[in-house]
Amino acid sequence: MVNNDVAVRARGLRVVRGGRTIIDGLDVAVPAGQVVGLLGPSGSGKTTLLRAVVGVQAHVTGEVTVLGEPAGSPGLRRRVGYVTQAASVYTDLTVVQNLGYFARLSGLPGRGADAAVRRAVAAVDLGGHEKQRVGTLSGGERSRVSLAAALVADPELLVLDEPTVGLDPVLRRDLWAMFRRLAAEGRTLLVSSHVMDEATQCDRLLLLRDGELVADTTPADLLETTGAPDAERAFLALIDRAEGAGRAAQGEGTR
Ligand SMILES: Nc1ncnc2c1ncn2[C@@H]1O[C@H](COP(=O)(O)OP(=O)(O)OP(=O)(O)O)[C@@H](O)[C@H]1O
Repeated sequence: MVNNDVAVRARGLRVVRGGRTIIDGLDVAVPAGQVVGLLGPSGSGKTTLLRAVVGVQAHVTGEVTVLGEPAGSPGLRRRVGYVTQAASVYTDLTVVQNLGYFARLSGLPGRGADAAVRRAVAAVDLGGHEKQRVGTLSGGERSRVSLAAALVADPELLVLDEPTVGLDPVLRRDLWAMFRRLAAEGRTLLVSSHVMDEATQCDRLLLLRDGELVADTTPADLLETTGAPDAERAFLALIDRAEGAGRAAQGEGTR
């Protein structure tokens, strides 16, 4: 049965990369129509989890259901947009050439593609740069072209891997405002970040550490349960707790 309230559900997810188990038996649900932050230190498995959700990760076992279908199903191609950490657009093409290419790749016909490109350009606020070659854009503008490329097919789920890295505070604020707008229109956004102050912009937070879910919470509950003054210190408090619990369990095991 499809649960319309859940955009992504993983059960018993296990991922092995380069012979190492990166995620070992993860259970998690991403509610639909919300901005869900996937937070965690570098190397905690955020990209690996996002890749499993999008269906591009090898050596995945367990169950990952996306919009009611198994992750990576051909039927999800247009319904899921994915923006990787590295800008994945063609530097020798202009903004509209790039977006037109991605629109047609997603199966949109000529006129529909043109309208989709115009909408995507407006959504990321790149009006005036339509005919500029992507190689000549600033870093922030280039990442917005990547985001627009994921938006042209008007996906229901957007999976964004650290979209604000390297952006100045004004651009970061504008991007988060855009994420909120996209969610208000009914889309689900799963956004990874290791900038903890961005946690406050999310409806829900998934905190990952060493491939394990340390917390599945809201920004308000995170602060309340930890008593910390901000998201960064709350996250550190949770990590300390998890490590303390891990050590206690190890101690019991060796006794
Ligand atoms: N091909 C691989 N072979 C071995 N280990 C890998 C491979 N790819 C990733 N890893 C390891 O998997 C772990 C999780 O990596 P992942 O990229 O998912 O983390 P992340 O939380 O997204 O990190 P960051 O915030 O730095 O991007 C890391 O320890 C990484 O070294």
